[in-house]
Amino acid sequence: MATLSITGGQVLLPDGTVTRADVLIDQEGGEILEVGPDLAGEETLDASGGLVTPGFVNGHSHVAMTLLRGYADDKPLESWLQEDIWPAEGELTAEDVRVGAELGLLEMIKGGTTAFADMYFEMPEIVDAVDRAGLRARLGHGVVTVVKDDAGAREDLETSLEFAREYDGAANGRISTAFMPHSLTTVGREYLEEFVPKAREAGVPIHYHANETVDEVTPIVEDRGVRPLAYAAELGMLEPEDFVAHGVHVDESEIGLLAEAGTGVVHCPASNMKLASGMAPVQRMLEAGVTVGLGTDGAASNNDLSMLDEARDAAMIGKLAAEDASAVPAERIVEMLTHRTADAIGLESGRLEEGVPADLAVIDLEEPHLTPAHDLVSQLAYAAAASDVRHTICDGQVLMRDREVLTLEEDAVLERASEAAESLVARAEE
Ligand SMILES: CSC[C@H]1O[C@@H](n2cnc3c(O)ncnc32)[C@H](O)[C@@H]1O
Ligand SMILES: [Zn+2]
Repeated sequence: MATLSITGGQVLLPDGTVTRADVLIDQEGGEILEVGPDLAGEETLDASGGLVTPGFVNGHSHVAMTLLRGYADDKPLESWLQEDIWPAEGELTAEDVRVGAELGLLEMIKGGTTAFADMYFEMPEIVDAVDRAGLRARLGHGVVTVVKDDAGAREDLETSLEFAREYDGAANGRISTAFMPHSLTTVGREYLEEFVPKAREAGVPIHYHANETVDEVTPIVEDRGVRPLAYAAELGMLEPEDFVAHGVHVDESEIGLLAEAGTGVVHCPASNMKLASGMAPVQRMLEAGVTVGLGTDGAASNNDLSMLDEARDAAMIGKLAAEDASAVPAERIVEMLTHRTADAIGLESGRLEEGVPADLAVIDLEEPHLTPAHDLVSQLAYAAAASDVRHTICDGQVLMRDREVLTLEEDAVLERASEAAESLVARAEE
């Protein structure tokens, strides 16, 4: 058995306490063997002066949208999508998606993210990139039917279902899948009625954008006579394995539905602020027992994929939304950064204990902005940055050692992405 020990650091345990310990990993099995004092593996990673945390989990992204980072800023969701993003995405090639995904994966690894959920197009390219980069992911092909004729809509839906069936368990089990209708307004009711049962038969979860803006909620209430998540429940899209992105404009009845169903909500504070979509009632959802995770959304509405930025944003806006400085405290944020999001998206990750997948990050603490070390949970929630990550490990494999990413060639990824982005934007603006 090949073993790896992470030594000399402080370790963040699942109950939120921090203790001085080493971590021993079975690299072939990809599991944590032990957390305790004086553990020696065949290979060693130095964590002295650092905090060993579970790898961060990004519960909602469109990883290849890195190519559109900074392309269309300062607009609200509807006009951003309709006037800029969808026309540009109409020009995307499979190669663009691969190159954009590689850039996003590189950024995630550098920021300590080891698992994520992603909805996009050309998903086999993303499978391949994830396989080689070494992360864990739940992936799905995003379906939009509103702009298509019946044949085009069905093809899109079949693609999503077929992708979910074919790739579940890929990359040695690191890839799971989901059926991913884009939202409750961009996929027609007749299609959801037909395909949701098919997703259930295939045994895959369902992931979609929900209650992101007022403009998305109003037509559902007007056309269907119920709130969006009641509509989702009618369609059978609110099951314990399902998860929705955003959940900004949810009322008390919908919070109750989410809590009762056990459906996860992935909160995307940076995207919600940038597009001025609104403030999600995170504290209310937590109090009601909803599984709330965290996600970046795509780099075109964020504009980065740093989960540590997301954590700080979630804490700040969570307090503002609740008008209560004690709301969404650091301990809850750190849970959301790690195992709560893993639970929301149905991946086994985000905990640092014996017998679980070895998905970890080591954060350098000896930095001015992380000194003094009164409370390391507070440092993680409010003060740490992606650039403080020293090592990243997923499934027992070292993806980044001493800030050098081992599974992707950083210079080449940056060069290919810059070229692809320039060409994409030129085509989109032709
Ligand atoms: C059909 S693949 C996914 C689709 O979603 C678009 N997208 C990116 N960010 C958001 C957001 O915040 N709300 C709704 N849709 C979003 C992305 O550009 C793709 O077209
Ligand atoms: Zn999204």
